[in-house]
Amino acid sequence: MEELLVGKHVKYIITVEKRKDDFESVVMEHLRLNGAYWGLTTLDIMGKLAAVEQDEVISWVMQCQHESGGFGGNIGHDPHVLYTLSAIQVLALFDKVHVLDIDKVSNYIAGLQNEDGSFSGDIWGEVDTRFSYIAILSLALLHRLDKVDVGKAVKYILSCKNVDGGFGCTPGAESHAGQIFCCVAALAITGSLHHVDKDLLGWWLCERQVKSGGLNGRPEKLPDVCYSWWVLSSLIMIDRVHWIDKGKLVKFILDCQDKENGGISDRPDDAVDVFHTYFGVAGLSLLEYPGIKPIDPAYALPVDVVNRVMLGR
Ligand SMILES: COc1ccc(S(=O)(=O)N2Cc3cc(C#N)ccc3N(Cc3cncn3C)C[C@H]2Cc2ccccc2)cc1
Ligand SMILES: [Zn+2]
Repeated sequence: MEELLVGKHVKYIITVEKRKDDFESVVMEHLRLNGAYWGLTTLDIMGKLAAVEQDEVISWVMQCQHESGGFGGNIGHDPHVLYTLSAIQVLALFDKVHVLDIDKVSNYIAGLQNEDGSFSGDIWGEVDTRFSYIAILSLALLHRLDKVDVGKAVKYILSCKNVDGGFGCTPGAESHAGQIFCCVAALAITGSLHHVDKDLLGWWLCERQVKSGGLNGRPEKLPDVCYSWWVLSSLIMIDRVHWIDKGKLVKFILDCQDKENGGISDRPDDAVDVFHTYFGVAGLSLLEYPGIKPIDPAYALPVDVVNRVMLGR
């Protein structure tokens, strides 16, 4: 039986963080703050967050803040909710959310809500249910949900529900596992899951499991480790996770490890990256893999971090 090569993945993540000029680092340049969240959360649920110099990370994160209050993907980059959430999540991991000017950041995010309750990702106005989730999660972590119209935000998300029980990026758009996760998690955080048809959606989600045990994002697509998060966390939030074969999914994720250099790829024998390493280990956490700390399916942060930030424990 395969096992999770924790030591190899720690080394892989630390080297990715340090590397600057190779292909992956260049591709990742514009989303380095996302990469920090993916890498550091993976280390934390493997119990290895102490492996990084926290003050170095925090000062770099704060340098990514734009004068608008939002965060860019790297120093000097334009702000976007995608990176603003990652900044809040990284600070939460180190229990340093208080270094933020909470009202400045939350005003930036609240300013992106549109008349119809939807959210834009940045000042250029692109609307996507991903941004609804990111805005709601960010404001929940900052205890500033009162700065937006949650009722209208929920109403907009429900306007994106399809007849198959799934959700798309805008009203009428096709159901896709990534969007389903964002909508279900946003509804979970706002206590609105009663609007979801759990059997109909649960059926669409459990149909994502292919014979190799992996999960895909849409019918007829290839399985991909990152769907181990999008589909699995959605199934958990709607209490239908018993509708898939958890053992076969664990095996699929473990088969995607690079046993030599560490890291996890989207499917067996592909190139690894920090994105799929995070979603693979986070998926194993949702599958209660031994020795991995539990992660919250909606907040996408370790449960102990969510308890500390949300309940002040
Ligand atoms: C290597 O080519 C790419 C392609 C796209 C992107 S991206 O647009 O910035 N992005 C983040 C991402 C990061 C990495 C890593 N390291 C790798 C892939 C990947 N994808 C692409 C992907 C993953 N599974 C299948 N596909 C096709 C998702 C995408 C969208 C996304 C952004 C933030 C949060 C969730 C999802 C980056 C690299
Ligand atoms: Zn993927």
